[in-house]
Amino acid sequence: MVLCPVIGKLLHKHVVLASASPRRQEILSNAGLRFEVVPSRFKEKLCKASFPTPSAYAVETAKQKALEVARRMHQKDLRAPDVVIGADTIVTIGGLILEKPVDKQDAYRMLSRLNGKEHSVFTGVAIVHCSDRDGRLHTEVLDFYEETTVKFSELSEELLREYIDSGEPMDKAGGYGIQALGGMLVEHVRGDFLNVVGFPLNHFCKKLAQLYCPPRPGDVRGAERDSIPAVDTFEDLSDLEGGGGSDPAWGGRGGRGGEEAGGAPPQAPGPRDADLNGAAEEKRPPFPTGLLELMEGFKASKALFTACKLNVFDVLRDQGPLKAVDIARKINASVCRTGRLLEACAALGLLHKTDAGYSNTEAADLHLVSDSAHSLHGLAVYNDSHVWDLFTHLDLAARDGAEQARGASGTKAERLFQSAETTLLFMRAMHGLSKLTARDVATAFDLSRFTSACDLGGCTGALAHELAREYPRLQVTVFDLPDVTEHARGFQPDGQRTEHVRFVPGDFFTDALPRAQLYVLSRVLHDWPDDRVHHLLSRISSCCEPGGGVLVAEAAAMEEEEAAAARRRGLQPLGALLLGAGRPRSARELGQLLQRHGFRDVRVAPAGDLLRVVLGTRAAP
Ligand SMILES: Cc1cn([C@H]2C[C@H](O)[C@@H](COP(=O)(O)OP(=O)(O)OP(=O)(O)O)O2)c(=O)[nH]c1=O
Repeated sequence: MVLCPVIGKLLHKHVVLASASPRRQEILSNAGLRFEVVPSRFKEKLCKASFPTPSAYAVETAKQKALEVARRMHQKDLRAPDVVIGADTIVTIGGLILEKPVDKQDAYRMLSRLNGKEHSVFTGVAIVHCSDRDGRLHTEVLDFYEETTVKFSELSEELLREYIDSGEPMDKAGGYGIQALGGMLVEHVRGDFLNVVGFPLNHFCKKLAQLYCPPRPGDVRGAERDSIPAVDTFEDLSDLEGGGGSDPAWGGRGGRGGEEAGGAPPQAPGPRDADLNGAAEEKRPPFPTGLLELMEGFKASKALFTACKLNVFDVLRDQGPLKAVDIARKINASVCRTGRLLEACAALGLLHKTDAGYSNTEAADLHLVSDSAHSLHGLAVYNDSHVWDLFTHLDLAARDGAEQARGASGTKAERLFQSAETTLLFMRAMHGLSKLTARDVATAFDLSRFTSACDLGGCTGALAHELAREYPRLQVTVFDLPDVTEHARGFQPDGQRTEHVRFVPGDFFTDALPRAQLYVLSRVLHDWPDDRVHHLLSRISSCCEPGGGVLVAEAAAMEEEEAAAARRRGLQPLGALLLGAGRPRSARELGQLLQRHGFRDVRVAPAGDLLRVVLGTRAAP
């Protein structure tokens, strides 16, 4: 097939497209590629905030989609395909990532945001080469992304509503399809049109050319790494394994898009790039959107914290929608400043703004009001009043150590327990976080064989109550400092099973530990250095009867951790740097610690997005 020499290199391989998108299937089959379609089951729910750029998010999602299919196919038939292609398309505007709308209202919100403005469409692509090595799947990933800029006209509300009623937006990123009715919304496009539709064919072909047709030594075209080779570059188009090169040439830098971290190091760009027609154009570095977002990120956090502190979300939950002037009156603040804060919250996706005024988004109703079941309001207020202040001394901590950085404010315990008010602030923050993760921790393993448990450092008892709810035979003791247990009463849920949870004051480093079959350490160990952790585990080990257990929950990385989670956990050492004490540990390291202290049959399980749980059983001494 002369028209698609590069695509031809894949003709004799078993290629799988890990996508249900009819657009991607059409683009690739129109280009002459033969492939099997196996839609990925990877849930597109990576934490967006943990990526430095929107493109990094799209690339990681594409990679995870492809790897999920490769693993599933290998597991099923013990034979993976030769190549799996994954892709993910997102729309970004003002730092927000828009994916497929969940309902008509969501589509309306997205399209209103895009109305009259320019936005970017990123498609991340992963080309995964698979091979079988002694029954184990081996993968090599090449990934890249492409960015296209799209400008919407000024559109009337009526038109947007009519467009949404057509049903077209629902399965498309950003809520529109440029290739169909949505084309009428678009004033202009800069970049690859097919990239918007879901697959950057041109960039893909360039990557294939790098992989399968590396330039021969002395080839003058060698410098033109980014161009698709002209048809006559290939003498033998039926060459199955790639024109003369044995190994695929991983790496290389894309045109408007680029490589993501995790690929091979980029090759040094030539002084000029050549476009497909051979005309030279000035190479401009990609716009550093992600970096700029990081530079400004602290303002976004502060806006969220401040709105929480001023109870904006509480007021709007109870009385919204409200105009800025009314909100200002209710929170006792200046109208002009409140207006700006509300604008910022709307831009961050925390509030909706309509003609009727501001109202909470679903996430704000769920997590940012102060008294909801899943409230993180306490965490926001604690971060604002304690953690924010601590992080302003990060430079001092890096240079002179944690002591200097903490200065007069004292150790963590001294600061947290200096007054009932600060203790409660801390407890509210921990309560919100624990409630968010308690169910996942309680159910990561079947703990029904235990009838007594002791949650060491169990704070408000959020996890203890979840354990008692999940395992009706279980009696749970929460063991925490007297400053904490004294205030725990105010956090107890109404109703059932509270009689199965009791609070005992004490210090787990010095006081006798309550007897229990199962000891729980949830988000405790990362606060302590190795010597303290050993001391604590040896105390637990000597109290624990053979057959008893220890359950450790931490934001610990797994071995083959997806990059997103690894990045998210990558910020933890900063906290340790400032507090000068603990450190994050991997799941494997936690398992080894338990083994060292006499626990066997150590197993690890994920607990939701954030935590890993490690369970060990006390062996007979
Ligand atoms: C912006 C835009 C997106 N889209 C589509 C491309 C993608 O199919 C979709 C974005 O969602 P994706 O999550 O990238 O893909 P998908 O869910 O359709 O398929 P899969 O996850 O199985 O790979 O939006 C258009 O068709 N036209 C457009 O103008």
